[in-house]
Amino acid sequence: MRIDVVTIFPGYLAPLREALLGRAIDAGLISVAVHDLRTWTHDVHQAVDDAPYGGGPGMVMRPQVWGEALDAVVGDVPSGEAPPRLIVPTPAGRPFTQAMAHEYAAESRLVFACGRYEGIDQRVIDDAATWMPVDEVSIGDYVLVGGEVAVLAIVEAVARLLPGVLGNPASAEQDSFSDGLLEGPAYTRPETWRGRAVPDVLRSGNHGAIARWRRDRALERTAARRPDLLAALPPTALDRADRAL
Ligand SMILES: COC(=O)c1ccnc(N)c1
Repeated sequence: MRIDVVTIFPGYLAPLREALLGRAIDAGLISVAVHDLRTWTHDVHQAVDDAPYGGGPGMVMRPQVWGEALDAVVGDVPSGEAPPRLIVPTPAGRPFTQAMAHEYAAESRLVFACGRYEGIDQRVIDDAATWMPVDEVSIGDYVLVGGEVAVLAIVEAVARLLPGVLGNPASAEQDSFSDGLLEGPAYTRPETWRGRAVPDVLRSGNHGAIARWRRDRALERTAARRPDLLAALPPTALDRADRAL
């Protein structure tokens, strides 16, 4: 997968080259190119924003600069080849979910536009949508200063799903949300720590009982913390034992 990120703070994306993602880049599983938006300014101040029409606080990112940047970064899409998906992180976006991470993991190319200030002139998104799929995506109900942190989160959630990136592919298959539920509690050695023992069932070797216990804890945690996820489960997702909980 090829990933391009356009930002006025390229240094913010440095963590993409660390640890697991860094190894995936070194292994050629993903390529990441970070582009400084100011490359496409033509004034001495390298201005990327201006006052909002209609007044109001803050500044809006200028369409000319973004238009030239996306034209250059996306480039000419060869005929017959699918254009990349443009992802614009914004608090006003569609909530990012594990299902979307799987969708994005199937793409061959993603381009991220990092907005700052009060956002990017809407015409940039409207223009881009005439020649590539554009998703405005939120990583939660809170406001950041820029889209860069959201790009780090989205890229990590997507890249870990790519074949070969995780050491053990089973990890991704047993993710929270993979079965519509939150993952339950996890334990490792020692058996007792500060007077707290690991649940006996996990040391029993009874794999059926262990699977049941884990499912029950996941259902309990989901009911307590995310009843919306439980309500969204298809009726067939809960078996008789689940309902008995
Ligand atoms: C500037 O971008 C944001 O503030 C942002 C982006 C994505 N998700 C959010 N919740 C906020």
